[in-house]
Amino acid sequence: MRNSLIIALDFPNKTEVFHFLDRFNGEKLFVKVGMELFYQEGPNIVRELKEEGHQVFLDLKLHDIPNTVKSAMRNIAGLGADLVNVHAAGGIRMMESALEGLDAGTPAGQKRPFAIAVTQLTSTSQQEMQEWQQIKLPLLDSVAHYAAITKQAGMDGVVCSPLEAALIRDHLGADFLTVTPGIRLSSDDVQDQVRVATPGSARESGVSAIVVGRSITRAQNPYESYQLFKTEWEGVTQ
Ligand SMILES: O=c1ccn([C@@H]2O[C@H](COP(=O)(O)O)[C@@H](O)[C@H]2O)c(=O)[nH]1
Repeated sequence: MRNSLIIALDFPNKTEVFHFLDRFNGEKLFVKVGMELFYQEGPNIVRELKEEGHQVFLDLKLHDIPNTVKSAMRNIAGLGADLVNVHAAGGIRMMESALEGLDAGTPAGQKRPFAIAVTQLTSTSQQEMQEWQQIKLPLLDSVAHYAAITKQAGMDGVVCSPLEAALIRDHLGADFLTVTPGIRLSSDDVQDQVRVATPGSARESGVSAIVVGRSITRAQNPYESYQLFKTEWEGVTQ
């Protein structure tokens, strides 16, 4: 889990996913299944990726009443994902229920997936957060608040931007996971992301794992792009 580079498989269907993965010469990866792929292919896509030997982050960002999230997590736990998530904005009771569902649904002898919570989406700016969510705090304080309640609920860590990871580590400890999307090489287009950083800067901030999507999946040569990200993330000097 730690020091992982997670590739976001934001593709419309599994045909495109497996065509993409064919370029990786059989390398076992850490991949992310998000809403686009999951809503097309259903739970079997997680099982298939696991059967191929990949680690899977199932990024469904659950946010509902505690009982519904608990029941959903009970079902999710059986899929074999390594990492799952909810929105911290659902609150402490919802996150505690998510963990209860995961514990109840994890098959005997298996380890329950790591469970993390989204603080503020990396596509959100401070101005948008203040206007649209009516949160009058600085964005950093809002992220710190959501991270604190996530830890209080007993979860394993958060999704945040790399810009907030050092603060969270300082306040909540190095064992608390910081999984960070919003990762771009300095030459990349940021697209709809707002709070971004390079893989090297994420590493220096002590991030636990980075998530990279379009910069790899939409690259002319995805494997080459993956290697570029990996080299910078791992701090390998040429
Ligand atoms: O705050 C968040 C939470 C999740 N994501 C997801 O990560 C990837 C990022 O993809 P890029 O193409 O590298 O921007 C994507 O699947 C998002 O759904 C996020 O970006 N920010």
